[in-house]
Amino acid sequence: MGKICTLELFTARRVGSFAAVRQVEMEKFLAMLSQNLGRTVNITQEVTVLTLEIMQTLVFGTRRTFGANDFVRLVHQGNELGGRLHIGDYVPWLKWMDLSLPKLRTLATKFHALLQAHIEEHRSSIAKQGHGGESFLDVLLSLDNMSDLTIRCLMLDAVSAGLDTTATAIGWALTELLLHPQILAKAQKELDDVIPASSAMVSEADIPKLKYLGAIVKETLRKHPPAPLMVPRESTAECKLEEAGYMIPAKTQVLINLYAIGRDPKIWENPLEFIPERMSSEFNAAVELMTFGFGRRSCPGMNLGLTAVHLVLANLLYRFNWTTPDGKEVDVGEGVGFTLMRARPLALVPLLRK
Ligand code: HEM
Repeated sequence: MGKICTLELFTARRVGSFAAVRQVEMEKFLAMLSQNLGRTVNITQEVTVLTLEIMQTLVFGTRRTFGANDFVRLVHQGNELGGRLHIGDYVPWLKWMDLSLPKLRTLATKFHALLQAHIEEHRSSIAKQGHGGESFLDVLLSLDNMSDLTIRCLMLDAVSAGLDTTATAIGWALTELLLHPQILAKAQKELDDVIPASSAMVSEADIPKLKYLGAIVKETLRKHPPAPLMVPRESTAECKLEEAGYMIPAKTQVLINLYAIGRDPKIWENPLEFIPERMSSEFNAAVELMTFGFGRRSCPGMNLGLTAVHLVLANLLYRFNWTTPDGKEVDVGEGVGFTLMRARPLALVPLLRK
């Protein structure tokens, strides 16, 4: 079974069985916000930590495998280094000049050491208990012919690829909603209509009923694709793009610019505007979710990522109203990185709604 295929099957089949874990993490997160009503909260940091808690339980089977801050810091560093201009990508023989590569290698060594320690701890706990659990690591350890290196790479892929992408999407959605109060009001009205008044929070079972929220998520992913250049690919054979007038030779590194596609006026009317209504038509279904890539190497965490984005966003809007500190304009600066991070963390103030 292919490595990535293993993760895809895992997240597709098990995403539901971890719903209870996400619910518990959500409850804790909402309680933390309730204690901070009227105060400035670093939403970028808090949502990233929440996403990490959700990912860790699914991947490693335990909530606090790594200190959230250590791991988040390492993932951010990797994202930032990975997103820099790499001279070797453009002039391969000048790769030796790329100063980020040794730093990326050092970072990878740190990650692998952390993960190997955890694999060994998990193995001895399985040996003691006589059985494993339900996590991704448990599944990997139960498969034949999986080297520790492959297991480490898969776990690293799963947590690091899922962490900043999911948290970034939630941050940009909130930003757009604060910039568009009428869209925010419509989303909150939908929540009030769909969620029973007795419910303290939105559950995963409610998500399919929240059509307008779904359109907001898709529109956010179009305008702010969390992985703007996807993952680099290499052409296996010569390929002609007749209409565009390109010929791509075999063995060429190809970067697909989702950011440019999402803002192309030939595809989208008024692409810089945020209009969730444009996402309602069935006709657009394939284009709307291009943010997760295409084909065999498309994102295996799509199910989990979408579930987490919808769940967190729905609860943030259902339980709270939001404002910026001192009523300043919401910051829309974009940073540099493998994911479309913000230039500065998103700082917002929660106000009681429910
Ligand atoms: C909103 C959330 C997310 C977005 C927008 C996103 C987007 C993407 C994109 C565009 C790619 C490249 C696909 C391609 O080249 O065709 C990718 C790859 C990948 N994603 Fe995600 N992702 C998200 C969440 C997740 C989550 C939660 C996980 C893990 C549980 C994950 C794991 C991966 C992995 C392992 C790859 C590499 C796949 C490969 O190389 O074959 N992603 N993602």
